[in-house]
Amino acid sequence: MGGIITTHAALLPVERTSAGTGQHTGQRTLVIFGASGDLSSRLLLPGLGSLLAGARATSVRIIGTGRSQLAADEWTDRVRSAFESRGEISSAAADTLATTEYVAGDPTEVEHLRALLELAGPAPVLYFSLPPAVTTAIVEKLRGLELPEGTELAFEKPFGTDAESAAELNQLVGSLVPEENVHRVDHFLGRTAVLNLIGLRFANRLFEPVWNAEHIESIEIVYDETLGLEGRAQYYDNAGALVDMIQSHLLLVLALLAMDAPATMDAVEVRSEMARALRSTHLYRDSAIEAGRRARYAAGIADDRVVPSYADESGVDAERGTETLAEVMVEVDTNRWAGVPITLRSGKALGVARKEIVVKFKPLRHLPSGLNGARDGETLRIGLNPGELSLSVPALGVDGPYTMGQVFLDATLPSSSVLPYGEVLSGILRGDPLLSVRGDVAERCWEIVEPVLAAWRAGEVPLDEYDAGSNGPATWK
Ligand SMILES: O=C1O[C@H](COP(=O)(O)O)[C@@H](O)[C@H](O)[C@H]1O
Repeated sequence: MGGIITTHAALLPVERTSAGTGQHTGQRTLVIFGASGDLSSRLLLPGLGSLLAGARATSVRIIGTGRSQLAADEWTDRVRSAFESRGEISSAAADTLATTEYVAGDPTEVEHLRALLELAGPAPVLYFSLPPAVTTAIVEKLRGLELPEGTELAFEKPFGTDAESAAELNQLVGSLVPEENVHRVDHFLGRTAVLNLIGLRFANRLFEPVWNAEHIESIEIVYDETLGLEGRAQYYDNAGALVDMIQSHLLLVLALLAMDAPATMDAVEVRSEMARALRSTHLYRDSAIEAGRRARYAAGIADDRVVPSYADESGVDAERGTETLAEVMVEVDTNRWAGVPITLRSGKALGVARKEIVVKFKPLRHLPSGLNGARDGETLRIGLNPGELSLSVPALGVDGPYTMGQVFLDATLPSSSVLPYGEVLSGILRGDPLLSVRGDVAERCWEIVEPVLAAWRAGEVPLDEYDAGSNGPATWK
């Protein structure tokens, strides 16, 4: 039954024809702060490599900067191997490699920043691949300098460490460049499956009319990983699953799922609708204690790997009580959604990599009597990675001519050779903020989860335990 639900790649922002599809077409200089860090080599540079390898390649010059002393060829080798992880080096990638340079220095020193800006030339993109405190310190220093016209600022998550610090950083950043030149990066917005929510919902006769509380019983947005800590204790032990995944990525997925139709695909319109949906989002029954639960993995085997208990992972402060699995239930208090429980869940070292949105439709009010068998109702599963759709619908004849059962209508979403980071970078380099998180949204995402964080920090919700490789605590249903 594959192919019954048709989706198409024309939703990717580059295909948009409306206003706002990017002002910059010439070469751009990307200055990466924190260039020698793990994030840059693991995600940012491979993402850029995937962009440069494809039909939408643009001309990019990269200047890496950081405190580490890297020799020029050491840096170029790093960039090359990140690009090579995407296959052969394309001619656009080769051009980038030929011009890339690395400038070691203290990014909080004004003189270093001045030299970088001079080297970068007109309309640079300054990309902060650094923890929030260092980013803030650099941005403060940038205030003392004149930024070239058209400077774009890009920030890795987390943007701030709570709503207050995010608001302060927003103010600071707003004193440097206009909001449309600010890119708060969230690579989930660059996922084909996430972008395609717009197509699935608003360009689809089957789903558009039923996408509301009248027809939908519940929604789950799940991103369960089999991966454990992966040596990221320094960051993760401070963040935990709630901040790492729900506060940022999953709330943005929710925004696209719950928003009303934007008038156009212009960044202003799409981001306003996302913001409106999140402004109406709050914890289910407004109870921080009831709306969330948390757990931490104990030793086990996940994905055929022996995983030590989280508390024993190197770099972890066991006393801190960081959760590695978080679940939060919210409600979007609008005419469209009021009363529908929406569960956001993500965790590490789980038995199954379950990465999907599950939309459960309400049963019909009436069925002809005489129809036998189980009737589970319709459930739509939207895979986030890989992008697969499955609609389970009741059908007759499963166990006899008048007996009901479930059949599945399956489809595979188009996939893009451009990695999610590459997709987001593509927008940043073009100067299109469509896939960037707007300032008020970054603050709002913190506001939504903060009561839960506070309740957890105060020990008002138990920290449950699950074996690595299981599907979560045995007591969780
Ligand atoms: O930002 C993050 O995302 C990844 C999950 O995204 P993926 O694209 O790598 O699957 C998550 O593992 C990581 O902890 C988080 O910081």
